[in-house]
Parts: sequence; structure tokens; C-alpha cells
Amino acid sequence: MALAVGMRVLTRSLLRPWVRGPGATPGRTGPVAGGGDCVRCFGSPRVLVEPDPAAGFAVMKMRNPPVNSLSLEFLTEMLISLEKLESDKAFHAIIITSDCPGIFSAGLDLKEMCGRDPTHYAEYWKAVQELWLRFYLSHLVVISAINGVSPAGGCLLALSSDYRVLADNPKYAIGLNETLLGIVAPFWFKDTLVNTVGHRVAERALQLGLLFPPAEALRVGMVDQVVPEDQVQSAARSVLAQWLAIPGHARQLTKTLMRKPTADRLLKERDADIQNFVRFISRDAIQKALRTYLEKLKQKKS
Ligand SMILES: CCCCC/C=C\CCC/C=C/CC(=O)SCCNC(=O)CCNC(=O)[C@H](O)C(C)(C)COP(=O)(O)OP(=O)(O)OC[C@H]1O[C@@H](n2cnc3c(N)ncnc32)[C@H](O)[C@@H]1OP(=O)(O)O
Repeated sequence: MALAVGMRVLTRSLLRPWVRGPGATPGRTGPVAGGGDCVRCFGSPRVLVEPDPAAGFAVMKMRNPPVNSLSLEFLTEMLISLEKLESDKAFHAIIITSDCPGIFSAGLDLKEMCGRDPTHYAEYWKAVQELWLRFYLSHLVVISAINGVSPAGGCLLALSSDYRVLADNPKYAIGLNETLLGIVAPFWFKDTLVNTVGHRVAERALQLGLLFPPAEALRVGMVDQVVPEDQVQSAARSVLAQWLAIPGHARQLTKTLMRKPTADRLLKERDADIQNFVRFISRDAIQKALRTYLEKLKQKKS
């Protein structure tokens, strides 16, 4: 409920053309991060959408610096952008990528899960569930152009796409590393990983909290393609052509056939999953582990 209200408010206030000016009028020209002009860009403070309706797709750029951590506001903005693209018949696909150099996404925002009250934890978790459900089941083709490190929730986001292209940089590790933080990946994170890499690889990766560098990620099937860093976006665009050449209804029904049983499990147990998360994250020992982890991240700098 709170999420729905939050989304309505954000829809009105945030979804606007990238350039100044009222309303979400398409067809304007404005500056793109990194220079140049972007015709018809729209988005919100943390999500830049570069649509190419003639080609049938849009690039969704995450820009929640410094590390694209998935805060409640950021999740909400991503959902709104996705919804907008899904409801426009001109779009059949999106490429999701990052605008933060070297980081695809640092995963869930630890500050949303630390030192807050149970109502906040419940609202946050509902938004996390929603993002996964919407991306995992989207009728659009979703390609991840992974141009940075992507632990935990960042990896989940990538795993929710239909195809993953990873930049070949040894720093760009990807995986569900929750156990390293002293927390546990929920069953739907686990199911998404199992569906991608199989039971044995997932079992080992989850227990050890493995973060796979590109060559390893490709070997175990965590990503579909590894390309030189400067070719990630072009490789994602190339592969998109193959996906868009398939009759849309057949591809969409097949995607649903493959993914619905996994999503249904969460849909059936959604409230229980929220309660479970709130109980788990509120434990003193878990709060302590998260604080220590955040502290370690800070100390790393000094
Ligand atoms: C039995 C049933 C159980 C049911 C349980 C249910 C649920 C529990 C499970 C919940 C699932 C959680 C999944 C997650 O996604 S948890 C998040 C995991 N993420 C990480 O481990 C990544 C942490 N970050 C890093 O490793 C690095 O920051 C980096 C991404 C590699 C980037 O490194 P670098 O470029 O050197 O940047 P800094 O480390 O200096 O970070 C800059 C700045 O950002 C803050 N930060 C980093 N990550 C996060 C984050 N995930 N959330 C919030 N903030 C983050 C970092 O603290 C720095 O802040 P300051 O500038 O203020 O110091």
C-alpha cells in the first residue's frame, strides 16, 4: 500500500523528460551524462532512459552514485521507468546498464536494512520483491549490459534479465555474496540463481558467497557473454537483434512458461516472506553484522 502511494507520488513528481520543462513530453533534446545530446530521453533523478522507439528498445541507465545501491527511492524510480516502457507498444526490449563507472550495482542498500523500524523494513522488502517480480516477468526482452561489479542484489537484478553481457575486467565480479555479510539470500534469490546456473553451482556459490570474476562467471553460466569493456553496450545491442527477430507472442509465452512457477512461489508467500525478512533483519545479531560490514566498507578507504 505504502509502495503504491509512494509510486503514485513519485510518478507525478519524478518521471519527466531529461531536459528541463514540465510533463513527460517526449521528443525533447537534452544533455546526456557524459556529454552529447539525447533526443526523447526521460527518467528521474536516479534513472535515465534513452529510448530508441524506431529500433523498439530503450537503454535504462542506473545512476544512483556512488555505487547504485538499491535504495527505496531508487527501486521505485526503476519500477516507474520500467512500467512506462512496458505500457508503450513502441518498446519490445530494454538494455539495463550503469552510469556509475566501475559499478553495475552494489545491491540492496544496506542503510535501508540497518537501524530502521519494522514498518520501514516491510516497505523496503515489498519494493525489493516488486522490482524482482517486474523485471523477472517483464514481457519486454531485458538485456543486462554489466559494466561494473554486481554483488548480491546487483547480481539478482542481472539474473532477472533474459541475457547478460559482462565487461571483461577482473574487478567486475558478480555473485550472491550474502553469506559473507552474515545474511541469507532468500529463497527467490536462490531460485533465480538455480534457474540460471543449476543446483550444484548455486549451492556452492551461495554457501561460500562467491563473487565470480568474468571468465569464471562465463564458465558457470552466470553470464552469457564476456566482451572487452568498451564493447559492452554494442554487444548488448547486437544480441538484442536476435531476440527481437523472434515472434514476440511466442517468445513472451515461452518466457512466462519458464519463469512463472518461480515467481508464483513468491507471489503465494509474499506476505510471509515480508514477515520473515522483517523478523530476520531486526535480530540484534543481524543488525550487528550489517553495522560491522558497513564499518568495514568505510575503513577500507582510510
Ligand atoms: C532464513 C531466512 C532468511 C530470510 C532473510 C531475508 C533477507 C535477508 C537478505 C537480504 C539480502 C540482501 C542482498 C544485498 O544486496 S545486501 C548488499 C550486498 N552488497 C555488497 O556486499 C556490496 C558492498 N559494497 C562493496 O563491496 C563496495 O562498495 C563496491 C560495490 C565493490 C564498490 O567499492 P568502492 O568503489 O571502493 O566504493 P566504497 O566501498 O568506498 O563505497 C562507496 C560508498 O558506498 C557505500 N556502499 C557501498 N555498498 C553499499 C550498499 N550495498 N548499501 C549502502 N551503501 C553502500 C559505502 O559504505 C561508501 O559509503 P561512504 O562513502 O559513506 O563511506
